[in-house]
Amino acid sequence: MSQRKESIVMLPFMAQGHIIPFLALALQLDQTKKYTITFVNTSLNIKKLRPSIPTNSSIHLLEIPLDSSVYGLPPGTENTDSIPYHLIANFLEASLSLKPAFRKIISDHVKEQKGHPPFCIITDMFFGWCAEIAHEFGAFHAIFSGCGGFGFACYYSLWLNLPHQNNLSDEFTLPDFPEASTIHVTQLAENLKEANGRDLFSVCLQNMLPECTNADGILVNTVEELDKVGLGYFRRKTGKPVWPIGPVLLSNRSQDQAAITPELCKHWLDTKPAGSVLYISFGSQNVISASQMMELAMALEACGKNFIWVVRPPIGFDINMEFKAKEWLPEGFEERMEYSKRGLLVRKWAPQVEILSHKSVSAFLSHCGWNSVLESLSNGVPLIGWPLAAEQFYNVKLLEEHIGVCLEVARGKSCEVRHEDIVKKIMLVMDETEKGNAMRRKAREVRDMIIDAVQYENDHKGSSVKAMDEFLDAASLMREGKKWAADRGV
Ligand SMILES: O=c1ccn([C@@H]2O[C@H](COP(=O)(O)OP(=O)(O)O[C@H]3O[C@H](CO)[C@@H](O)[C@H](O)[C@H]3O)[C@@H](O)[C@H]2O)c(=O)[nH]1
Repeated sequence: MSQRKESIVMLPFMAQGHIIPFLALALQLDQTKKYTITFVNTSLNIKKLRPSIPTNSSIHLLEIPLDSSVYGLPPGTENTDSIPYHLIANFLEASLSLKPAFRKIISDHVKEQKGHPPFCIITDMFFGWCAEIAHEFGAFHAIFSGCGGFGFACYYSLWLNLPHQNNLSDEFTLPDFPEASTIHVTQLAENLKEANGRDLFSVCLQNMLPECTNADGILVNTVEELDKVGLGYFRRKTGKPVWPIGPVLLSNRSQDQAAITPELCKHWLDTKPAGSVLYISFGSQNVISASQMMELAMALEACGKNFIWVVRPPIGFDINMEFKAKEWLPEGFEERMEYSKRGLLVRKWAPQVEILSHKSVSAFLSHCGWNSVLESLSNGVPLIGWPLAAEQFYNVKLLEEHIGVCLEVARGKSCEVRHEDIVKKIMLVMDETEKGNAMRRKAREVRDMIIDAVQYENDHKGSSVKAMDEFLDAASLMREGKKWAADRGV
């Protein structure tokens, strides 16, 4: 008789940058064939996710109701990708209202399973409140951070301590994370710069983030060897096991959003020499200002490099509206790039993973959202960093100061950029300069490190494979009423 499969319930925050790594983790766990997975989210997100679920998988998509209109959000807001940045705090607040519905989902699940709690409940770092529900029903609860350890540690510490508040200088250190060294005020996202502890962002995050410590453990989408300092912060801070299981990436993604097929992109890239193309994208929800966009376009034209650029309307316009190249780019830019076959403008969404894995790509100008960073480094592609929000500034700090695979080109959504400076940095990274060569070498080393971390061959288990085993062991032990004891100084 076949054994009953254990069940895992997952709940990511409603943002592409969070849903994507959760889905990747769900698919990875599903491959083991040991679990049935219930992936919970709001109706529109579930609808978008459906095509990404293989027909033979055990992943079950389950809707959770959310009425965001009572939180000052446009009706039907279910993902950060459809709202302007200043409304994200309202959306965070709205997400707290998921609590009773999530409790009911777990309660129904336990009833359906004849009293058996889920083997594990994995929720977002913004949903630490789920620990209470998990424990009420006797389930193991883990947080899964789609951010890297270092970036998340800086973000966590900054929001909890607001150290820039009482600091007259433009530079400061983090009281509980001195290893991060100096942070400059320009490395604060707009909402953090303005935070005073009473604004909605501070209130939500100061309430939500510390609840991560109630979880039984934290899974981080990173690699131990790459991110020891940040992981160390959470080990010290929470006293809980912290498991770096990354990179957890989606290799094949539904293309419903893409304006161009992977085949067409590949075909375009095939016509370019190896290591000659710059890929430019600012992730799923961030955009730059109109003047920054104009300077970037001028730089791309002036530097003479091949490029693929994912374009979206600049700040102040609806992110989902049509892209008006004639208004937002230099006159005739798109036509010239098309005619010379030098640049490909992709509207809204490109098949990023496929692009980054192509041998023609030499560098990635990115906002350095953590998924983009992992996707780039998994392919040995160095980065040109332009952090825009959240923990992206500290991802760049880690990549540039600690690892040596990134060069920062600009900082934030309102900084003044000059196309001449952008050109210089693009050339420095893409040309055969000492800096460029060193960055490429380092990026290849990191790629090998990542390959090793996820390797399971003969007697060798990479660090991420071991961390995943330890996490699943910890959940099993809780099932048996025992506690997992870390043997590596957690
Ligand atoms: O045209 C595009 C644009 C994006 N992507 C994918 O979308 C994801 C974007 O993720 P990420 O690079 O992490 O950027 P954000 O969407 O901005 O991510 C949010 O979530 C991340 C992980 O928590 C954080 O690091 C970021 O700061 C936060 O903005 C990646 O998998 C990309 O491959 C595409 O496939 N095509």
